[in-house]
Amino acid sequence: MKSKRKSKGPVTASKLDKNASIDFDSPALKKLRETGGIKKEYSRTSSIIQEFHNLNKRLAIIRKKRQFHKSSHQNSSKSTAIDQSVFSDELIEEKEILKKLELLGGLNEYQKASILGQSKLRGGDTSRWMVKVLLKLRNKISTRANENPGNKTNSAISAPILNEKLKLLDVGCLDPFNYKKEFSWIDPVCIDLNSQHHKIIKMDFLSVPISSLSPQLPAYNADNYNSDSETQSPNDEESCAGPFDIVSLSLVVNFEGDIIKRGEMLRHSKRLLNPNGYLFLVLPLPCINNSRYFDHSRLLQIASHLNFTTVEFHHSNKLAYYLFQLDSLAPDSPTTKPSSTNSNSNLAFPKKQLHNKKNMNNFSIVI
Ligand SMILES: C[S@@+](CC[C@H](N)C(=O)[O-])C[C@H]1O[C@@H](n2cnc3c(N)ncnc32)[C@H](O)[C@@H]1O
Repeated sequence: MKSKRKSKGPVTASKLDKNASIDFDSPALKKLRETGGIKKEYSRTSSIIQEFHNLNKRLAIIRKKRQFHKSSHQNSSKSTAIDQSVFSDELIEEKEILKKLELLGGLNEYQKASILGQSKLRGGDTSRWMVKVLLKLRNKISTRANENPGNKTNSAISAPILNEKLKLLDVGCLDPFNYKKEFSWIDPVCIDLNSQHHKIIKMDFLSVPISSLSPQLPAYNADNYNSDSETQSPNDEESCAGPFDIVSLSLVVNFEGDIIKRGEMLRHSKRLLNPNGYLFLVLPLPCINNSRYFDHSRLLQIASHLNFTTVEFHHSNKLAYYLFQLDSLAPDSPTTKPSSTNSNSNLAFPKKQLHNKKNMNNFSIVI
């Protein structure tokens, strides 16, 4: 008689323990990443991600409003009953959003959904596109350098790409082995607000110092609901300091709900890069092709304002990939200060309506 084996069922994100950190070597996760889970889980993971982004965005807006009201209240001598009720409404809304985020499983559950999103069936990990472009670039530049050995302009522009090892800052890293196949020529430093592996440093990108000698920089400190700087050791900070040859912001800028901080992320990438270094930026495609306030040319204008030129871009069905190179010889554009208020007036690229079609989203980056 045949023994009946109990089916273990498909491996899905819901079977992963909500609070446990991820074991990257586990057969379950391996299978999950190779197969992409089962179809019905697709809609579940994308709705977790979508809901998480919406709540995060709302949280950033409400916190900004509270900060604004707090500072204008401090500057005025009187506080009216209306002020008080606005304060308490905003406080209640902030608490409600935090509760909803908690019910959703917090950043941990979001990250697990994102790991599913990296699976091969769903287009794979975005680093593959960048590696392909870098290899192409390396070949092209080394051929050019061999043909014109005395050309100084060529060698200045190509400097980082011909380095034996490229130091890469992988921001929002969910898997420290993304570049495993390239470890001989890419040396990744991995960070995330919520580390899922001991090789990923728990750190806010905006706090990454320009060099190990620079004082703790940040123009902004993340006040994201789950940031917890107590678990960070000084060694972590030292190993995570600029300059870098590449900064990777793959699906990280859209995670940030505050449009000014999004711009600050691009500006901070520039500060952290070696001369002629690279910025790898990935955004969900709807940020580029379905937003009232943002599009491909706006992104290129912002990049150019920061002295980035476009090496290559690619729009897949779901994602928009960009590899920018810092033009270290270009004169700096007039700087604009990041504003802590909602004011658009001191920005070079403020929030401005560019398109107006039904069902568009409101994604934007301001600088
Ligand atoms: C959608 S996941 C992106 C994962 C991966 N980079 C990819 O391309 O699939 C976004 C990640 O960015 C992280 N993140 C967002 N803002 C960050 C910041 N300021 N500093 C460090 N990590 C950040 C989040 O914690 C989250 O794990």
